[in-house]
Amino acid sequence: MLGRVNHIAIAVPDLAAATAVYRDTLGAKVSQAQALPEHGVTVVFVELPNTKVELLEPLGEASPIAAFLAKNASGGMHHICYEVADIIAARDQLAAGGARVLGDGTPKIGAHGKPVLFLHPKDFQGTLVELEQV
Ligand SMILES: CC[C@H](C(=O)O)C(=O)SCCNC(=O)CCNC(=O)[C@H](O)C(C)(C)COP(=O)(O)OP(=O)(O)OC[C@H]1O[C@@H](n2cnc3c(N)ncnc32)[C@H](O)[C@@H]1OP(=O)(O)O
Ligand SMILES: [Co+2]
Repeated sequence: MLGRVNHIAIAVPDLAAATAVYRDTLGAKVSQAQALPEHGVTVVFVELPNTKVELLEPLGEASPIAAFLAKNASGGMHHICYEVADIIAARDQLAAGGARVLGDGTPKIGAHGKPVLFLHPKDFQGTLVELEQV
């Protein structure tokens, strides 16, 4: 089912500060900030040779990462995104096996313009899993 790791996401309280650390302290190539109001976040991608880091800042009152940052004021590892060839087949297989697919199970379009779904962290070793169809 799983392909490459598409990105590893870090939730941050201050996206500009986090971007500066990756760009200036770590010398990494960073993208422009991308507001994703439908996802309640603003993101910056850190481009790496073998994957990406997605820096996430809450956007709007109902951001799904607000509670996470309330518990982790400095920020922290938020989710890992795996690539899949067929997100509907993956969803149906996982749901049939008892895994909780978040939301109503309908894939949304993510930051890369591809369909994404999220799986409940409690079903995957305390780790929020995102699937992205590539
Ligand atoms: C798609 C655009 C972009 C992209 O890559 O293209 C993105 O990745 S956007 C990323 C932001 N969007 C999401 O994260 C959507 C999916 N997330 C959710 O629906 C929520 O964050 C959810 C349900 C995972 C957690 O929501 P919330 O924190 O409000 O609920 P609880 O406090 O009840 O948490 C339940 C339970 O899970 C633990 N938890 C929460 N978040 C995480 C996490 N990121 N990693 C691990 N565990 C997490 C939380 O501590 C609670 O555990 P408990 O032991 O019961 O306290
Ligand atoms: Co993501």
